[in-house]
Amino acid sequence: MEKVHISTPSKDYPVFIEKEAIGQLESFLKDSNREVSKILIITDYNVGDLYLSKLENSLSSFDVTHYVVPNGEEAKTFEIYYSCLSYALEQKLDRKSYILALGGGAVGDLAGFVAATYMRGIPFIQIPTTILAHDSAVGGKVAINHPLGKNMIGAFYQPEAVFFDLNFLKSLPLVEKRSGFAEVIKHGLIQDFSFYEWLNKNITSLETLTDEQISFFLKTGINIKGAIVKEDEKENGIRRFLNFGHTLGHAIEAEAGYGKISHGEAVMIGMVYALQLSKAVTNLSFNMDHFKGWLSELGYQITVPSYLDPKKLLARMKQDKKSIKQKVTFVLLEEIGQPMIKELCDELILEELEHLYTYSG
Ligand SMILES: O=C(O)C(=O)C[C@@H](O)[C@H](O)[C@H](O)COP(=O)(O)O
Repeated sequence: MEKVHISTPSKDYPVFIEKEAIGQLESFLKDSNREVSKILIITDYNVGDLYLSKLENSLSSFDVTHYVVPNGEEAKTFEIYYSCLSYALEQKLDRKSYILALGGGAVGDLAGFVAATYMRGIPFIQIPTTILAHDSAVGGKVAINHPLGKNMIGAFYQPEAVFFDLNFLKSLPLVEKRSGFAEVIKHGLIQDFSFYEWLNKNITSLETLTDEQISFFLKTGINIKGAIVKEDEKENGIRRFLNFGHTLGHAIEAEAGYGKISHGEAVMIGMVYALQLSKAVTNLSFNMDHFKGWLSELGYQITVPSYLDPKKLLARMKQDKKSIKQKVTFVLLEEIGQPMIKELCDELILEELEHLYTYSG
């Protein structure tokens, strides 16, 4: 059983990464140090149809119930969050109950926030089913969306464990692979040039990923993220580096309408933009044409959709959680693997944004 140990100031926990990882869940919950009164599985329609009965059958010795929410970002609304809380109360979950988040990043964010706020916090376990969730399931960021911004209502709340069953990835549609792989590339760009070079050299299609490639880049990405979260759990410093590409990425998601453009594909556009800004501001030496050619080969859109107004995107970026007093702050790169934080003026932001609406590749 492959295991990554996550250590944070508020909690240490294991990340199990293996085929059939959920087969270990029952013994984990039966651990003598744990008392589990009831289990609530929160999942979405797509994942629930595929895996809910398998998970419930593996937990037959426990008192288990489930609650199914809409797919993707549609689940991250206050109404759905509140309905989860109401269901938990109706099912009489107590402080020894566990919430299991079975799904992608959106389910993990929602279920984690329900766990963080139900009775001021009950234990929860992440059971990610997407490549994207290798990032969102680790580190304790849980949240729901607000019409004025992504993840604007949330908490830092660490899980008891993460069970990443690689078999769940077999049913992953290409758009989800593309969304999740953007965060893998991010981990390489901000922290590990040799990892980025390995990705660039070995991953030329997201439709022919091998189990070995997936296992390697998930573990590497989780280790990169784990090292940052260990040092800066509440994002007072270096954890902001994990937001590379998200300043514009979240603005695109919110302005287009949550779920219209996948999180990872929006972040990928945001990373191209942040690399462009880095070359303008820090003299980053990086072959953008080669990078854009690789992204196009992988099927990424690398321009801002023409129907999105740059001034409205700027207004959204001013709302970003890293922005203070409406001044937009970006994660830029001085070199690949050497991130920095910089506040930029509106004029430069808009000037560089204009270049991102067309690509003559
Ligand atoms: O864990 C972090 O810190 C990150 O920034 C990881 C991001 O990839 C992730 O999408 C996160 O949910 C975005 O963070 P937010 O604080 O901008 O909501």
